[in-house]
This record gives sequence, C-alpha cells and structure tokens, in this order.
Amino acid sequence: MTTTAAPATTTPVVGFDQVTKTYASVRAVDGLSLRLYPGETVALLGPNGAGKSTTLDLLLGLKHPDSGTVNVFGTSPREAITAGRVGAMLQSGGLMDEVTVAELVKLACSLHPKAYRPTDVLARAGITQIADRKVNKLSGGQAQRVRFALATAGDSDLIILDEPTTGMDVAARQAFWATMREQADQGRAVLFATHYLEEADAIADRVLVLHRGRLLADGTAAEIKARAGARRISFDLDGPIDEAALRALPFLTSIDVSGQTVRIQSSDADATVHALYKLGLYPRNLEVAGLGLEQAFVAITEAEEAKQS
Ligand SMILES: Nc1ncnc2c1ncn2[C@@H]1O[C@H](COP(=O)(O)OP(=O)(O)OP(=O)(O)O)[C@@H](O)[C@H]1O
Repeated sequence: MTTTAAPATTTPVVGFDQVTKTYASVRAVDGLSLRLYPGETVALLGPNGAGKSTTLDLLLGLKHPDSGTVNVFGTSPREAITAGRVGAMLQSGGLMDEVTVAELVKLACSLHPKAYRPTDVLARAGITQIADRKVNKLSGGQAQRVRFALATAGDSDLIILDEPTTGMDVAARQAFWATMREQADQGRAVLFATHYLEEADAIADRVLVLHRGRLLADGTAAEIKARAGARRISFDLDGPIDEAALRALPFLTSIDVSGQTVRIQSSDADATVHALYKLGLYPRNLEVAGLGLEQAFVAITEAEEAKQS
C-alpha cells in the first residue's frame, strides 16, 4: 500500500485504530487504521458499498465501532462535535421542511459554539438570493448549497463532506471547491467522499481508496496513478485492422478499437509498442500517457476483486 509520510510531531485531527463495523453479515469497515492531519484535503474514494459513508458516520459518532477506536482531536467524536470542532455535510442529511433557508442557517449558527454571522454563511455558500425560500422548495443543487452552509456555520477545525457536489452545476462546484481550498489553507482538515475522481485528482492532497471496508491505497493522486502501473497507448492505423493480432500484443490489459483508432492499456508500454512495430504495423498519431486517477482507481479495485474471487 502507498502511504503518505505522517508528520511525526503533529497531533492527528482524526485517528482510526483497527476499526471494524459490521451490519448483520456485511463487514462495512474492516480493521481500518488511518490518521488525518491539520491542513490536509483528503479524498475518500471507493466503489458503491466500499464503506465510505459508514467511515464518515463513525467519525461523526453517528455509529459506533464494534471494535477498535475512533479519535477526533484526541477525544471521542461526540466531544469534538460538542466543542464545535467538526462541521459536516452528509448525503442523507434531511433539511427541515417548513423553514426558510435563512432561518435554517440562523439556527445552525445559534447551535455552533464558534459561529460565523448568518449573513456571511449565506454569502459564502452562494445562497443569499434564495434566503427567503422554503427549504422544501429547493432544487437538488440548491439544497446541496444549503447543506454546505450548515457545514460551515462556524469555525470548525475539521470539515467532513459526503459526496458534496452531487447535483451542483459547474459554477457551484467551482465556487464550492474554491471555498474548501481556503478552509484548508487556513489550517482546517477537509475530508470528502466522492465518486467524481477528477475532483479528487484536482483538489485532494491525499487520496484514500477504500474497498470492502479496507484501505487499499493511501497517497497523493500521483502516487496512486503510479501504483496502478499501467499506461494508455493510442494510435491510428490505415486499412483493415486485424483485431485478433492486436489482442495478442504483450502486456495488454484492455483494448478498444473504434474506426481506425486503437486505444490500449498496457502494463509495459515500451514492450507493447515494440511488439506493435514487429507486427509490421505503422501506427500514426501514437500517444503514450499515464493513467488518469479514474483509470488507476478502476485498475486497483479490479485487481483487488480478482485477488479475492
Ligand atoms: N444500516 C445498514 N444496515 C445494513 N447494511 C448496511 C447499512 N448501512 C450500510 N450497509 C452496508 O454496508 C456496506 C457499506 O456501506 P456504505 O454506505 O458505508 O458504503 P459507501 O462506500 O458509502 O457506498 P456508496 O458509494 O454507495 O454511497 C454496504 O454493503 C451496505 O450495503
């Protein structure tokens, strides 16, 4: 497993030690150990059912581990939340129906020990214009912005976000991540679960890949991509294409032929390209590139599936 070097002298914001959580026969979190540090922006990735939401729920004290310990700022999650050190934006977080956006934000501020001014919170989340709307009349993206406002109602040291940008339009996403970057630059830790791998790649300083409740990889996006090892090769061929011959190329992990364009994934790009020339082919527009985070993620999780089956 790739691991990010931990700053030895800094107190962790979050500490999971050998944490396990089981629902009936499903082991949602399986012996998870990890540390988060101040100022880190960390993406939590994993396929559906990998245990991301359960991990965040454990971190927020909404669920309790069957074994192992969860610490937040060296205390229990509940103590950290009561002290106002944690702000959270959850996937399922229902919003009260019959109140306006402004009333809800005001309420969140009144409950936070280190609250910001409600007008500032509304402005930061870009919802000043919809402040008088009833919460149950909002679009999906507007409701996400309100959840974001609730997560940033006060000066918390750790911000937890479960799939925060689902339903947001491009402008809202950009504004959202700019704000999160500011929060991290001021020393807060930001942990977000997402299925948008391009966001994780662009935003996170550290990426955790969870699979069946276990940590498969922990490192920078570049480290995770390098770990997947494979590379993408694409080229065009003239004339009829002998797909069977291409499929027999060495080190091939996938191939896609579309018209005259061939796209290959290979675990040894040099050897594959060499073999391509040995077939007597003359590839045009040849490009060899590393995997994107999304392809690396698929390669890592598929390799784990294959190991377990
Ligand atoms: N309350 C529950 N009762 C029973 N099983 C549950 C419960 N909550 C989660 N699970 C199971 O635990 C596993 C982990 O679920 P979890 O919601 O943590 O995954 P996730 O990574 O957040 O998934 P997704 O990406 O789909 O949101 C899944 O197999 C899920 O079906």
